[in-house]
Amino acid sequence: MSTYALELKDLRKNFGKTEIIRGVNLAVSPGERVAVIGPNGAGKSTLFNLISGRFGPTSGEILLGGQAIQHKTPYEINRMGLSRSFQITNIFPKLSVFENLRCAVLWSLGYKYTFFKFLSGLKDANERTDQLLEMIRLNKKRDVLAINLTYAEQRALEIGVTIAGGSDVILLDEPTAGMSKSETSRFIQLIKEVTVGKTLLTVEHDMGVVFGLADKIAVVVYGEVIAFDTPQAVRANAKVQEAYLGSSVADSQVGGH
Ligand SMILES: Nc1ncnc2c1ncn2[C@@H]1O[C@H](COP(=O)(O)OP(=O)(O)OP(=O)(O)O)[C@@H](O)[C@H]1O
Repeated sequence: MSTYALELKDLRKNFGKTEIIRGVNLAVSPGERVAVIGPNGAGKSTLFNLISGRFGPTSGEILLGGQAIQHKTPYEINRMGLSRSFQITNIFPKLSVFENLRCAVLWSLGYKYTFFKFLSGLKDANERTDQLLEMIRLNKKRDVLAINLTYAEQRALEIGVTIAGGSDVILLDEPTAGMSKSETSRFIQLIKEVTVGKTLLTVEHDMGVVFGLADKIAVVVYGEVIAFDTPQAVRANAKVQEAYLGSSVADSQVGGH
């Protein structure tokens, strides 16, 4: 049994004749928060699409808690304990905050198909939904339609929907994109709180978020992970400086949030 929450072994992905992911190896321990960074077009989203099962790899292995998932569907991978949120908000605009979360809870509890099971499980689901509302600090917006939330609140709801199923491994795609500076620092705190004990991977461009959130940084350049280390070590890594970070990291604050 692997000790890693998520492991990528010589992972490769071609689109046509072009190799986009070129032999990625990565081993993420349970409870680690990892920021995946790199220049535009480096392959970060493709990596997320491979891990979450949206694309199948050309070759290589992806292990979730030691189990191979590289040939599984996104649904199966989700059921095995990996949940992903997207850059594009995936909430139901015409449902209330509570209803959005409860849908996600019911789905995760498997009440999708049996009406009677559904009824008996509703009390549990309501309680779990109320806990989630508190966690994402939207309890005062319980009955507000999702469409009427602020942008930052919608992103918080999206995180709530992503963690509702109790997955151990959470993938977030640019969770603070489009937020103001103050919203961003509040949001980093929220992400930290709701992912305690979970393994988190996030694709991120904002270096403030990276250094505020990550235990480790994976630097992807041209389809390869050229460094996987603590923020301090990555910051000091000459290869990373040369290939990508340059002054953007020198200017950013370590643990600045
Ligand atoms: N479905 C696809 N078909 C063909 N090429 C693709 C596909 N998806 C991504 N690519 C190509 O793969 C490369 C990596 O793209 P990807 O979106 O993974 O990069 P990224 O690091 O996430 O970039 P960004 O930071 O700009 O979001 C790009 O050259 C892109 O054009």
